Amino acid sequence: MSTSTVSSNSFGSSHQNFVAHGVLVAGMGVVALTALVVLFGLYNAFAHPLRQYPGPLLWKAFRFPYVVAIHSGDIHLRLKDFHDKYGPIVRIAPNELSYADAAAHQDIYHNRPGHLPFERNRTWFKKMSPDEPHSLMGYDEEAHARQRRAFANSFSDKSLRDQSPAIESYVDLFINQLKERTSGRHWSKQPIDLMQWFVFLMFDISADLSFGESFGSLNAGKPHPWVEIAQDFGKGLSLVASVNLYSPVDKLLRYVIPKHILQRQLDHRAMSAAYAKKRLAMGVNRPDWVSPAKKYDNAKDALSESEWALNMSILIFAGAETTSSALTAIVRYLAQNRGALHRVTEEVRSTFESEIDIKVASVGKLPYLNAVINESLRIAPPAVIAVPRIVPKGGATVCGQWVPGGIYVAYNQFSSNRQNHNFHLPNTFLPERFLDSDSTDNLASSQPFLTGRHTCIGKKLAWAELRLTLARLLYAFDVSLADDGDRWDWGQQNTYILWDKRPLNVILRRRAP
Ligand code: HEM
Repeated sequence: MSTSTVSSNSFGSSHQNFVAHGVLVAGMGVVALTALVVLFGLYNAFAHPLRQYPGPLLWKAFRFPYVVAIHSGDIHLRLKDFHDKYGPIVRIAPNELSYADAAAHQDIYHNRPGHLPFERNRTWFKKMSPDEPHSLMGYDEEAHARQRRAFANSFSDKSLRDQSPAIESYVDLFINQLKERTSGRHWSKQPIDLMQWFVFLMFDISADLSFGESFGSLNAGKPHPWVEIAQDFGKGLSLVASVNLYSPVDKLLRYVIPKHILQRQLDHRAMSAAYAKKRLAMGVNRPDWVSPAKKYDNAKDALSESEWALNMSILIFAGAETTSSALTAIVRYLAQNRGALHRVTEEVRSTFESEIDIKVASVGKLPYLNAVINESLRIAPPAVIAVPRIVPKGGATVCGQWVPGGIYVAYNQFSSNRQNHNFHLPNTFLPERFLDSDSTDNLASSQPFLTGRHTCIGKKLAWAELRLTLARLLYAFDVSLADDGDRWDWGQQNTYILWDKRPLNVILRRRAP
């Protein structure tokens, strides 16, 4: 045997030993890691301070089932099923509780004397970079209070009255565009996707009131690029939020987010900043969301330039996404419930002598229309998944039970509104429940705009927009589904923080003169 054969054999066997040793070490590593993960899960499920709260075992043990459901788009259905099974309080992650009990509103979202506030959880609206300012939607309570004081001026009763002519002119354009598509030689019973048209309308109004100019989607009959990108916001937010849930690994996981998605967000910010700069440079006084807040800002030096830019975009998105979602749900439920559609149409047509009489100021007191809107906001709340809050240091009681500090808590509207303990026939569209003074339903549990410190700043405006748009639409057109079989529960859609809205294809017939 030559020396070289001996040495190559001995090298071969020492190499094999080395590899075997490596495999053994790696194997032991995997076993140790698995044991750690199992122990972590067992601790979470059976020894954690939240162990007495009911919930599905895997969700109590680990965060990943929640993240998977967020990405699958069915988190709202999972939470609803859990509340059906476990009751009004469910543990949906090692450190998170979901509530379907109206008492949670007061405990979580309101200022309670002698209690620290429950701040917004930082995973949802975390800053993209350290120099990014806080916003109206952010978690910083001091910045929020300062900015809210400024913008409250833009959403007062007086401001709404001043803004009404602009809102009415956009609704006019919306109706005229629909009329053009349903009359004369164009009329061919072509279905119209009202979901898209509601998006055009609401984003055009919001852009005007924020950036000082319409996006022009109603005129063009297609979404402006700002709107197109914004329609993916929900998915982007879910992605970023679920990455942020794994702090401090989030810093690495961020690299997993596809570059083109991040780039689209950056492009969108740049586009918004340019619009905002242009609006502020106008220096005009116009009835919108900027001038009244600017007056306050000038007196108190309340907002920086970057806070302005961020908040303008937030207002557009928060105002347009939610209202277009609500309008789509309302018309879908009406089209699927001919009795309710007939009753509300009659109410509108018998109240107004002509279309031009339908104004923000005149459309407020139609009882059945109001009940229809309330019921749609209950069965299809635009803010389907709540932004969780953090229990302050030292802990607090929520719905009569102790919750340690640092735990995430949220009142999840979709789940709560679909519970038998809050509403009879919870999955049925019944506007009458909001008119029945003897109703046994817990009507106050439906709070689509939330309550407390962060209650929706645009609630009155939203109601005005919904009433006006619906009244104008129902006055002018007979509405029916393009395909009578296209009937389903709103909850069947995916949700990525917000609803991933499906088309609403309808046939619009000009009402008989
Ligand atoms: C049907 C329509 C709407 C619904 C259902 C709705 C719902 C909500 C909800 C649930 C919140 C609380 C979010 C949270 O703190 O977790 C909220 C906050 C907010 N909404 Fe709305 N909203 C609607 C329309 C509007 C409109 C028209 C605007 C303004 C243009 C607007 C602007 C805002 C802003 C700025 C906040 C943050 C308020 C704060 O934290 O102080 N929303 N909205």
